[in-house]
Amino acid sequence: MTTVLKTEDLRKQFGELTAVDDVSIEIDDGDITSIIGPNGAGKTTFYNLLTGVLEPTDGAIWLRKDGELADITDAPPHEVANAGLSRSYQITNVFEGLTVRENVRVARISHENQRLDFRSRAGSDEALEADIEELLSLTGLTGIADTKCDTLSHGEKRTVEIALALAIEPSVFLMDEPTAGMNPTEVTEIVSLIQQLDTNLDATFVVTEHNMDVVTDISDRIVVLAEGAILADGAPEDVLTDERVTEAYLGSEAV
Ligand SMILES: Nc1ncnc2c1ncn2[C@@H]1O[C@H](COP(=O)(O)OP(=O)(O)OP(=O)(O)O)[C@@H](O)[C@H]1O
Repeated sequence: MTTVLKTEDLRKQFGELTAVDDVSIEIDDGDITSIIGPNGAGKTTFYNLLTGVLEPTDGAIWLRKDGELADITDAPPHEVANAGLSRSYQITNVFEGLTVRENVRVARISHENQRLDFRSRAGSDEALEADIEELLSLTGLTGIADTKCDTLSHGEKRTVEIALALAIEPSVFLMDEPTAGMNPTEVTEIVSLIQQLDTNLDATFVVTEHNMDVVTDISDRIVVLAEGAILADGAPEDVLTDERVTEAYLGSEAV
């Protein structure tokens, strides 16, 4: 297996509090890895470190780029995104006044401009439109491509957000609570979408999620954080039956 994302002794202190406690992890190419843990375990802080939103107190982060692991420890968020690490947020961040296709177009053009090779692309307009249509199709949004986002359901908006995150052609896609706020039908649809994307895209997925049925359905591997440190790491059937994991969740509404 090829490692696409790696952390070594990654640590974040907020004053006396250690939110992420020397986390060393290697994420394998093509896997869906779920990072779970009780409330306050450090999942969001870990994501914020990976994406350059927060600076680590100590430790290092590498991302595979052009066949090599590149050090992205001190890279700001836009450089991390350009290097191929994309993130979809818990809170929807689509442009409400634009249609679904227009939102995807903005994200795609912004990515092309960041890569600074937009004008040099042969037949760029056609290539751009083809890329947009492919993204819409991959995420099942073609049928509502001309719908303005302010009229979409919560689940549809979350799917648009996934399309926007995919517009940067990520090698690693971090999904932050993809089912948060969804009804059961929407949850089933998003699980099916994640599984299809995993099959159809050459990307690696890292997912934080509180819904354990979803975690069980999608994960190749589960990493459990508790008090900022890795408590368990392995195949879903092993991790979810691990007594230490059950104990860590006792009193938490997550399990
Ligand atoms: N900016 C901050 N300043 C101080 N403490 C913080 C800050 N951000 C997070 N923390 C603390 O760090 C710890 C880890 O928080 P974090 O949000 O990463 O956990 P989490 O696993 O994402 O929780 P949840 O599942 O509830 O979202 C918590 O004790 C939290 O209060």
